[in-house]
Amino acid sequence: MERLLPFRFDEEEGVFWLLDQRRLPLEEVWVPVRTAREMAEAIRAMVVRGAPAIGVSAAFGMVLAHLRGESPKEADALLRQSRPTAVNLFHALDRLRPHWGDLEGSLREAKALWREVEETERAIGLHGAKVLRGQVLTHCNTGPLATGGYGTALGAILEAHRKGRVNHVWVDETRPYLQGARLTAFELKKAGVPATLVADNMAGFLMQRGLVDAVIVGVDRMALNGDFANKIGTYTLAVLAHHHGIPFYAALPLSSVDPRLESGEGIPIEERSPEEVLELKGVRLAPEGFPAYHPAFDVTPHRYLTGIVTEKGVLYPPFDEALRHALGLS
Ligand SMILES: CSC[C@@H](O)[C@@H](O)C(=O)COP(=O)(O)O
Repeated sequence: MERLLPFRFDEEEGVFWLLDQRRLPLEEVWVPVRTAREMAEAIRAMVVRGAPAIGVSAAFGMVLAHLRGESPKEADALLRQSRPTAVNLFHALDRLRPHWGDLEGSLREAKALWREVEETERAIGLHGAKVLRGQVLTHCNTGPLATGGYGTALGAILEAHRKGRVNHVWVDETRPYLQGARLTAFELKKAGVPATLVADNMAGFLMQRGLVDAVIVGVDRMALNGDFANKIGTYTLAVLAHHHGIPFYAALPLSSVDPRLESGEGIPIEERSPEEVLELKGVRLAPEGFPAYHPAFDVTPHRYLTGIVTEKGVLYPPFDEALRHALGLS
C-alpha cells in the first residue's frame, strides 16, 4: 500500500508540495509552496497541521527561503508567527538557524529532521502498542498526515492493531475543525482498521458502558512535569477517563517537550477565528452576529496521565523525573 504523506519535496524544481488537509477526505489536492512566506501562510491556514508535520514543513520553509533569496531572518520570523502552540515549529526553526545563508546546510538539516520524525515514530509505535488493548478512543489526528512519519498516538494504535491487540477504535470527530472525522477516519479506513466515528460529547457515554479500554492522544507541547497541550477537548477526555478508571496515554517524540517550561501554565494557547465554530464548511450554524470562542488547544494536568509514550519507551510517574532522565537533563 502506498504510504500516506502530508508533503513531498521536489528537489529539482525547489517546490514543497502539501496535501491540502482542509479538503480531505473528499478531495486529494496538492498545493505547491515556493517561498517561506507561502509556507507560513499554509501552516496558519492549516493546509498542513499536526505538531511534527508543522515542524518539518517549517524546516523546508527555510530551505525555500534560501532557494528564493528571501531573507532568512524574515523567513524565520514569519514562520515563528504562523502557529503558537506546537513546540516542534520552534525546535525546527532553532535547528535551521545555524544554517542561515547556507542552502546545502539547510537542506541537509531539514532532511535530517524529517528522517528523525520517521525514526522516532517507529519507536513510539512499537512502545505504544504494548500498552493498548481492546477498544481504544482517540482525539484529533495524530497519524502520518499529522507528522510526515508513521504517526504518534495513531501510529501506536495502528501498530497495536497489526499485532492483534486493538480490535476497534472510537474516533472523536474533534470539533470544530473535525480532524477526527475527516483525517483520522480517512487514515483508519485506508489502513483497514475497524473504527467508529463519534461526536466529542459521546465519550462519557461510551466509557460508562465499558466500551473504552484505553485512551491515547498526541501532544503539541509538553512541560517538564508532564502537563501537556493538545487539541481542545483532550482535557475533558482525561477527566472522564480518570473518573472511569480508564488508562489515559499521551504519545509524543521527546522533541515535543519544552524544557524551558516547568508546568503547563506557560504553554501559549492558540485562539483561532470564531468563524470556525460558527460555520461548518461555509454553512452558518448560529444566528448572525452571535459571538463564539475558539481556543484551539487545552492543557491536561499530568495527574490524569497513566503513561507517556516516547521513542525511548513508556514513562510512568513521577513524570518530572522520568522526563528529565529521558531528555538527559539529570
Ligand atoms: C502527532 S500530532 C499531535 C498534535 O499535533 C495533534 O494531536 C493536534 O492537536 C493537532 O492539532 P492541529 O490544530 O490539527 O494542528
